[in-house]
Amino acid sequence: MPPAQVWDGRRTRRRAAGAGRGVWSLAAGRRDPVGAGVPPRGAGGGGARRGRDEAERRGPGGAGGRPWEECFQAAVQLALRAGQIIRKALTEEKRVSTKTSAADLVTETDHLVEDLIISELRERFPSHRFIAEEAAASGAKCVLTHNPTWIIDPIDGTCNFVHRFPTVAVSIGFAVRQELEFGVIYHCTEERLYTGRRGRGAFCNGQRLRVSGETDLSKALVLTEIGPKRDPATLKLFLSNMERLLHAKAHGVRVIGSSTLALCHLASGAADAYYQFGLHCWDLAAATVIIREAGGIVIDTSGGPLDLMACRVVAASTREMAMLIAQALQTINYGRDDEK
Ligand SMILES: O=P([O-])([O-])O[C@@H]1[C@H](O)[C@H](O)[C@@H](O)[C@H](O)[C@H]1O
Ligand SMILES: [Mg+2]
Ligand SMILES: [Mg+2]
Repeated sequence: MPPAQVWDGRRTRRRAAGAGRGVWSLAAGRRDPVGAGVPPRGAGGGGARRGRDEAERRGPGGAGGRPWEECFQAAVQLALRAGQIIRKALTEEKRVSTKTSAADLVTETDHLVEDLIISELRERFPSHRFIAEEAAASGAKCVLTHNPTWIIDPIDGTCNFVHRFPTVAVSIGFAVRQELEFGVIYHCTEERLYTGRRGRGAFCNGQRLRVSGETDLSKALVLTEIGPKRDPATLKLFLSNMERLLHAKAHGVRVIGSSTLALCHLASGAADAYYQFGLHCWDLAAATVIIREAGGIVIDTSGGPLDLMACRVVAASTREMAMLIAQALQTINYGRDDEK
């Protein structure tokens, strides 16, 4: 890995980034954003900690017999708190460093938010494990065991965040016995909270999500992301994959700069498919539950079952669409998260 360079980007642009324009109010005392009895913002600090040992004792049965209820509520609270920090920081100056490539960026806010989420969760659920983007970048191993494991992307869309492009999210997934239980993704500037719980549906700000159901690639809007590698061979494959889908007469191929939010668009029926090489388990974990609970399919680019650690995915509104896309793609090798 090249040494991290520091770009003390003193940006002069002062363009408003859309913060605060969402229809969803986060002011104190507002309605429950997921229709799941979420306490008001501010209750997640000391108040959240009160239940920590109790939650451990309750185990998977959770409050009211809902599996992992305490964990889900904690994830929602933390995503909202993190989103508020990110929304404020979006228009401020940032210290930007690079990671695996010149296009793979990280800021002090990525670290701040990741540390906040992990420290709160660790205090509340001391036996749980964590896989998180910036910890992995510092050398922590990404191993998914049978233990309850949180899979965290503190800012998804860091490149957007650096440029004040207002498409950024917090993503928190949770797996037990290597099975994804729930996912929480918060679109920080539009204040949209996406949630999915295994067997309990997927929602955005309390509205049920459903995929489009489209099966025909020639009627599809397809989303993808570029991934961090920019060497000529990788770029050639990336562009050639896009070309293949356009030759197959897809209506369009879009890149929005946040894999988690692109996957949420698929879950909400605003797009019909998504594929990518080079995304990570923290980009995919929460979104996978949301898409599956919205009726969609998430598989490996080979057409086989999803491998969360394989850094590649095809997701679609139907299996037919997923297979058509998988068959069209050439593989770009990014290695595995659990082998780095
Ligand atoms: O680094 P990050 O902004 O959290 O996540 C990245 C973004 O989702 C980007 O759009 C995608 O191309 C990368 O593959 C992701 O890793
Ligand atoms: Mg990130
Ligand atoms: Mg990400």
